[in-house]
Amino acid sequence: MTDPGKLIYLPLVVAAPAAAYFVARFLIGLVRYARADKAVRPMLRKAWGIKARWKRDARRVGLTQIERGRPKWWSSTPATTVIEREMIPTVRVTAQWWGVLVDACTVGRLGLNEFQDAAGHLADVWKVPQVRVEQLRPGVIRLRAILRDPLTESSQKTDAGGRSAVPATALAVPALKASAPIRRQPAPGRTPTGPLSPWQLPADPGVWHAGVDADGNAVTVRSSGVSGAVVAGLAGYGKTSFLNARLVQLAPLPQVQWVLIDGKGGPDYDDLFARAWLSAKDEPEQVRDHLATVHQLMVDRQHAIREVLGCKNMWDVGPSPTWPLVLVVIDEAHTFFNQSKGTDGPSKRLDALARETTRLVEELIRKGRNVGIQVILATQKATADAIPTKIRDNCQVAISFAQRTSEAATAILGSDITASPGEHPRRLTDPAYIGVASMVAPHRPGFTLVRTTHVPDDLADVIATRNAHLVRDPAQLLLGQRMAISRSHLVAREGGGPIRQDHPAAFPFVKPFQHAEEDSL
Ligand SMILES: Nc1ncnc2c1ncn2[C@@H]1O[C@H](COP(=O)(O)OP(=O)(O)OP(=O)(O)O)[C@@H](O)[C@H]1O
Repeated sequence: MTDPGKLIYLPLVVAAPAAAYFVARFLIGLVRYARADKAVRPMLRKAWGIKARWKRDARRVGLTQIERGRPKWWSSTPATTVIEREMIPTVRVTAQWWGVLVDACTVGRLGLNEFQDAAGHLADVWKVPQVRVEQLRPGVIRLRAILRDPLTESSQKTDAGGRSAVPATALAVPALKASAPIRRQPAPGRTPTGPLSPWQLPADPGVWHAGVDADGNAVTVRSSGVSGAVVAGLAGYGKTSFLNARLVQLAPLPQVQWVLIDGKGGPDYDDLFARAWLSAKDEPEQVRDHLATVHQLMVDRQHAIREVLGCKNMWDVGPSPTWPLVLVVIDEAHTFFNQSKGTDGPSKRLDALARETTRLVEELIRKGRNVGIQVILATQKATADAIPTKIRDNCQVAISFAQRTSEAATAILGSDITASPGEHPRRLTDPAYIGVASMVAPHRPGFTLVRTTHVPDDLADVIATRNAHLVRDPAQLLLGQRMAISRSHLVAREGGGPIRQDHPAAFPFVKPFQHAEEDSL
């Protein structure tokens, strides 16, 4: 028989492990706090406060749901009684160097929209400047109580003296793994120096390294199978730097050729032109001529693709030095689509050029995808008066830096952006957000804010100039390939090669180019 006197110790035996657990947690917390940097301690205190008061706060901002049901089978309440149960999303709270991360499980009808509606109230309750909400994955909503926005930390690559650092490896394609972590959270108290720069990432024409998100994770934009991209944003918010980052990454690749058109007409692109197959400033006639050349290349490639690549889509095999991706970048693109509708001679001539340019760009975007032609349009405003909708709406990729109006943001990102106030480009007008863009990124729900990498002009210029020897004329490359194929067919026929049938249908049909005919004469 158990000694009844010992039973009084039973609650103690049960409670002791629980008490030990809580004491251990408390002590671990204290040690963490003591060891944390001064700048991180307020975040830890804030995180503890949010965790401790979550249930009360959730009720106050309306993040609860009442469920009606029957009592549990062990309850003494009559089974016929309808009882109400309050459901509150469970949360996981962690302190970050920039604020507090709260991952909340969705409950019933409490999902992304309800958390977004409550974001302003939560910011007031938690006494933080901003609460950003996003859907992390189905069933989990991520809230960021931001005290110091990581997206406002500039990513400019500078040396200790503040000058832009051009590493010796700038011209090499480094052997970093695609999965290499980009910028993780910096050591507490240290200023983040930004993500890995474009020249430090594995270069791949099919992937566009855009920058890093608020957590420091790399964000990419689809480039494979894309024929059109629009980059819009107010003047001075980072469009050109963003394009520089892309060009810098592609410059050392012989499987990419550039066509650079600078509608600004200034010196911005002067040195980049060295690496370009075709280049032009704000001269409408020259721009039209270059686009006509690219258009002709597109038509020729359409005719030749099966014969040369053995497939209907270049992206199935990827770009190569002999069939390079032709990247057409048109900065300040609206310059070339604008029609004055004047009645005098010069205005009519310019309007005719604008119509022709519009038609060529529209066709390149609509038909250039499978033959490896990609057009990137940069513009301050992507509304229909600046970029014709038949061009803009056919672009598969849209990226927006700061915008002053909702109309401009909707024009570039579509009406869905109104449902994402946290990622709305109108929020990015603060100068701290220069270089931050809103975009739809692959495998991420909704819109993502990305701090793009700042590539100073001088760095882009150096890399472009040093890779100038890689410039080739894709039309000539195509011609060479077709002639080589024609020759091999001829040899096979005459020399009794693999094609030895008398019926003409047995020989593959090769439509000679104009130049090929001239050559053989
Ligand atoms: N990612 C970035 N991080 C920090 N600063 C940046 C970033 N991108 C650009 N900047 C700063 O913003 C300035 C303007 O950038 P940029 O010339 O790319 O703007 P833009 O949008 O192309 O302007 P415009 O339409 O007038 O050509 C740069 O000189 C640079 O100082």
